Amino acid sequence: MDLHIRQLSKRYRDVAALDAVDLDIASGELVALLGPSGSGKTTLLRVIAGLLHADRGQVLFGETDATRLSLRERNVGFVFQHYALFRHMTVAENIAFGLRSRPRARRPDKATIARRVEELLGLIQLAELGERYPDQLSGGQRQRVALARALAIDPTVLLLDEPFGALDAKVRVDLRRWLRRLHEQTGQTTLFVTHDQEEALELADRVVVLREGRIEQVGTPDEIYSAPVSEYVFDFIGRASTLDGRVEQGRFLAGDTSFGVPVDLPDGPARLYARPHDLSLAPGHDGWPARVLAAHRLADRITLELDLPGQSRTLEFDVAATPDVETPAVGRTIAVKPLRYRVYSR
Ligand SMILES: Nc1ncnc2c1ncn2[C@@H]1O[C@H](COP(=O)(O)OP(=O)(O)OP(=O)(O)O)[C@@H](O)[C@H]1O
Repeated sequence: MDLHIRQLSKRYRDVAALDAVDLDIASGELVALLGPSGSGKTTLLRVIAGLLHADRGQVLFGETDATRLSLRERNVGFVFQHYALFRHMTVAENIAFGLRSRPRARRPDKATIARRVEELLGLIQLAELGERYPDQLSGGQRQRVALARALAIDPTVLLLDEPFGALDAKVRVDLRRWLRRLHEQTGQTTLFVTHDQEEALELADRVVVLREGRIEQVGTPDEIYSAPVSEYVFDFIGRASTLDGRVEQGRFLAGDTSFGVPVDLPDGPARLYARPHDLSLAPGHDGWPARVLAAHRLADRITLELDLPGQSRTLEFDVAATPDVETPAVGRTIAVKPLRYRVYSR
């Protein structure tokens, strides 16, 4: 089902947890809500679920205004970070719970419920474990059961609040790939809260970047990564090397070097942003002179810390650590230039 959020606002005393948020989610989309702690992700999810009332605005499920629908009528699937499965129920009973507790008129018969549970156990690749109890499962398996339980009721939307947040890094990566495949199979409209940009970029069809209760940018992972609309998004999405300078007549100037500015920026103070791996050595005179302060090796790359005249911050420059690359020695002066970059007015 498609989902529409219109001018949603929610205040807690002097904090605007949500500030006039508008968002349209197409049926079958997997959308990540991304932002630092306190940016409003959980508040937005809880308002959609009906667990929390907004001060203003609307949530529409398709054409239906959900604002006046009860929790049960919304029929959303919800998975939390610490989702407590019922400990005294088996995995199969946990998955069946939402269907078994429906009012008699809407409750499927026993055989139908059993078939649905079998089907979901297969989908979460735990077909053999239906008779186990939650404390006989790993953390990752438990979250898969929580997902099956949320899916059992054929929810209008699936809302996931940092579902893998409590798991270790390796399991998280496996589970998010698994969730992506699961989503391709079910086509279930899904909203996924995370503060992990890698998780959002790898998993989602579209990413919504939140900042203090407002949407800063909405786009595909590619758009968010390659064309961040602001310094905030650039910084949040990955590592950033920055240079202070000025824009003058379509060029960014810093020291004796200048670069073309791709968009029509007004003249004035500005900051150039580049990913450390988007810098390169610049033979000749078309780069910035930079002194190597330190070199750190990490797996397949070497990160150089560079000092540039007139800049208050050091610049990080990633060099691929291949056998033919000669690492510039600490203390040497090299010339660097950005291959890809964004410039923001200040
Ligand atoms: N019950 C509450 N009472 C007062 N303030 C609250 C309450 N719930 C949330 N807030 C405030 O609203 C803002 C948004 O909180 P929210 O939990 O939605 O952020 P979040 O992006 O989900 O953060 P996190 O990643 O830490 O969960 C924060 O400033 C938070 O302190």
